[in-house]
Amino acid sequence: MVKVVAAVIEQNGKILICRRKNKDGSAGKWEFPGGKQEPGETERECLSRELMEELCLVVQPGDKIEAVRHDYGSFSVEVAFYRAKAVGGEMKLMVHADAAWVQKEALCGYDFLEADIGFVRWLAEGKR
Ligand SMILES: Nc1nc2c([nH]c(=O)n2[C@H]2C[C@H](O)[C@@H](COP(=O)(O)OP(=O)(O)OP(=O)(O)O)O2)c(=O)[nH]1
Ligand SMILES: [Mg+2]
Repeated sequence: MVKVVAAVIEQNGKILICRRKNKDGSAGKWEFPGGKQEPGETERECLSRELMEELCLVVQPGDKIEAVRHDYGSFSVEVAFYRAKAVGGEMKLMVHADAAWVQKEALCGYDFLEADIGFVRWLAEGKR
């Protein structure tokens, strides 16, 4: 089970999502920025490190919203979604093909990684 932490950053009613580069099985899919938890690291530490590495953003991790598990066949993941606040840095795409600030209701129009689909629907419905 690969443990992953991802950020839900909301600003002015919009949520930050990122599109993966065209490689491997997840080619071009949208996701929430974040990545794999390293040994000895808390989920929040992982979130802060990943957001700096991937987007050059300083974030303040907030509440854990939900953790979802998904089986991709050759591996399975547990993605922990955390609210986070961008408190510094200037966003720069270090690993993604694209990024977008999207209104909750419009999230479902983006092609997300499979593990995220249920969560995105939930967010879009404004239940959280
Ligand atoms: N970052 C992120 N990964 C997700 C999400 N949903 C989902 O299934 N994943 C999967 C895709 C990958 O198989 C795995 C972690 O992805 P990652 O590519 O971000 O990991 P990483 O940043 O540590 O990158 P790397 O060092 O492994 O290249 O979790 C999501 O919303 N955000
Ligand atoms: Mg990542």
